[in-house]
Amino acid sequence: METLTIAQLGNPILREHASPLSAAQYQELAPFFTALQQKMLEHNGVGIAAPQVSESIRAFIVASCPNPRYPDAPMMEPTLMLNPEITWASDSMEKDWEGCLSIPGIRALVNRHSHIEVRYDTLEGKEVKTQMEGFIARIFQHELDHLNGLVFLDRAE
Ligand SMILES: O=C(CSC(=O)[C@H](Cc1ccccc1)CC(F)(F)F)c1ccccc1
Ligand SMILES: [Zn+2]
Repeated sequence: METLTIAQLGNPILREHASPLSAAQYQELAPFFTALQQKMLEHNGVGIAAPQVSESIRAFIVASCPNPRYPDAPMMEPTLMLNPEITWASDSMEKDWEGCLSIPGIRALVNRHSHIEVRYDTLEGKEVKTQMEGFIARIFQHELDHLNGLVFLDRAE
């Protein structure tokens, strides 16, 4: 596996609708997902989506952690989410600052649903259904946009 590079805004791969994964692919992609998480940690990201390293598949990692920009962000284990979906979203929205590893040096205020219910598969093929709110919900929505060819600037207020 050659080292992954992060696609920058302007790269057409960031504008593609990523393809769903078959459960048969989950285990064989394990080495790629390890490299994806490593790349995110290298760049101090709180999330990363496969299309950002030019793999147009429906997978991302959410890894909220307290950081200088979000000191009160919840601490969570980096979580790989396969074929993720939002199954319910609150009418209430919240605005907050976002950044993106594919758009370095730019921050923008983005409106996101305050609460969401989501489903995704784990690497072992187990389906997870859970609720998210606040910063974690924000990261999930930011990463899901990447799977649908959107970037946070498309939603900047
Ligand atoms: O600028 C960064 C890194 S950008 C980042 O982590 C993106 C995730 C993200 C940051 C802030 C809000 C929502 C999502 C990762 C991306 F681009 F791959 F999706 C940042 C880190 C912590 C909090 C806020 C910003
Ligand atoms: Zn991003």
